Amino acid sequence: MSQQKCNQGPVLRFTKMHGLGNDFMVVDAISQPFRLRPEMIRELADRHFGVGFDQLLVVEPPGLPEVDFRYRIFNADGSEVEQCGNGARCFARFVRDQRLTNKRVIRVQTAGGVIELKLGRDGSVLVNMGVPELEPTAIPFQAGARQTVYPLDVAGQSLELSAVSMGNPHGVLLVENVDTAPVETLGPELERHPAFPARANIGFLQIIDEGHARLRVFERGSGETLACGSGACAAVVAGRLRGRLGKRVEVELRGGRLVIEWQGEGAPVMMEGPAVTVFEGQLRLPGDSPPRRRRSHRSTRNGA
Ligand SMILES: N[C@H](CCC[C@H](N)C(=O)O)C(=O)O
Repeated sequence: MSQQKCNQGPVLRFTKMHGLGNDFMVVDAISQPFRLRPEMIRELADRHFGVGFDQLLVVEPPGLPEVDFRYRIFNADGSEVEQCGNGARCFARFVRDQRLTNKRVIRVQTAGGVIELKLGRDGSVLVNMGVPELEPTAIPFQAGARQTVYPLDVAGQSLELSAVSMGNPHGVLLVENVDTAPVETLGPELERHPAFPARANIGFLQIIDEGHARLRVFERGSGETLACGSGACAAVVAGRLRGRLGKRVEVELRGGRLVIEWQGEGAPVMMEGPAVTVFEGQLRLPGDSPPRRRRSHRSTRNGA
């Protein structure tokens, strides 16, 4: 019988959380040394041999003035990415519950820009996800000029795709019924399509009426998840630009409902939804895990 690898490295404290079933391992890298290589993240993401998560969220001290924290996001495949909407809500709940801040309005620096998180008294979190980016070069998406809908040939099919960045790249397809949409086949094809040089999250959007939609998302680096916050924002932007959705949309995902509001071009996308703590845990990392020097930080200005 093979001897299980007994890790002799440092103990790592973490919290398991989810936003509508999109689940996260959350690590406070302020109060404890933390650095993981991509292969370690992949191991920890495994739902049989590791903790199991869609994304790893890391809390770090801010790197910018007027910002409370830095928020790093890693997909299950170990890739570091620019944005995670469901994760942002869990981030806000986490830093409050861990007493890393006593503020109710928190400004957070991500690789995709600065976002603002507002904790509601009912347990919901309101996130200003920033202004969507629609220029192909900034998404990035390979196209000669910006269009509301791009024709794309994939697997012998001619599709009409919207392309939006919420800090991270999204492709959005309209479908008749999300329950029968080809998420498992078309999702991976489009995630890695050459038109998306940085890969992309692929949303399958079923419009019910101008205030209601259903959505499934095949996420870059994690596969289909039960919910995707930035994907819901990108889908509402795409649907609104196509003249099919209004300013306020209730988006039903497999894991539950998000409320997305967008006033139109140049305006930020607002997302509101839940953030749930499942359990707190600790694990011992392999002995060769590189420790980092300890840092202390607490954002203490009283917020609104
Ligand atoms: N897979 C995404 C990151 C997580 C986004 C999602 N979990 C959300 O709630 O926005 C990407 O590679 O851009």
